[in-house]
Amino acid sequence: MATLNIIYYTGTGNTADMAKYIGEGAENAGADVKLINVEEADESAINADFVAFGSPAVGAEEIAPEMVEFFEGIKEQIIGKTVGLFGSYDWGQGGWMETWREEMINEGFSTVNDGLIIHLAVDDDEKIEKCKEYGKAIVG
Ligand SMILES: Cc1cc2nc3c(=O)[nH]c(=O)nc-3n(C[C@H](O)[C@H](O)[C@H](O)COP(=O)(O)O)c2cc1C
Repeated sequence: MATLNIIYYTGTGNTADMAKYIGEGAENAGADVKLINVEEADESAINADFVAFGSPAVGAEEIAPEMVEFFEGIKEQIIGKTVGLFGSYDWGQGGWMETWREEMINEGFSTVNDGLIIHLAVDDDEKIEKCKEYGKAIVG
């Protein structure tokens, strides 16, 4: 069975909810999924067939520093992998995700589609479905 580890940072729970539904979508597609809060993650968090990283927009269109720090510690071990990227935002237009994706590509990674961004909470069926579809795409 394919394995997917979803490593995320969340301040108020929105990106954590995205992780949960992305995980459900991947599970429905047959994968074995682990959800890992980056604040509790160690290097073993990347030991899976597929890896996805989640961070909300923070600062001024930035990735959470907790995620940046974790990623710096493990990136050499997964270089070249295709990874999922996702996160929640509020008043911006997704600039942090564009920057994140570009940085990942410059580092030698590919991303699943363009990453997935959701405005604030995952609070309707359309947003839930987008997350599930993204989970399926990550392990597809
Ligand atoms: C300190 C801080 C900085 C933020 N900066 C941005 C930003 O630059 N652009 C944006 O669209 N939203 C920004 N937001 C809004 C969050 O991205 C949004 O509330 C998101 O849903 C939080 O996700 P979480 O519940 O996973 O922490 C910011 C929120 C906080 C608390």
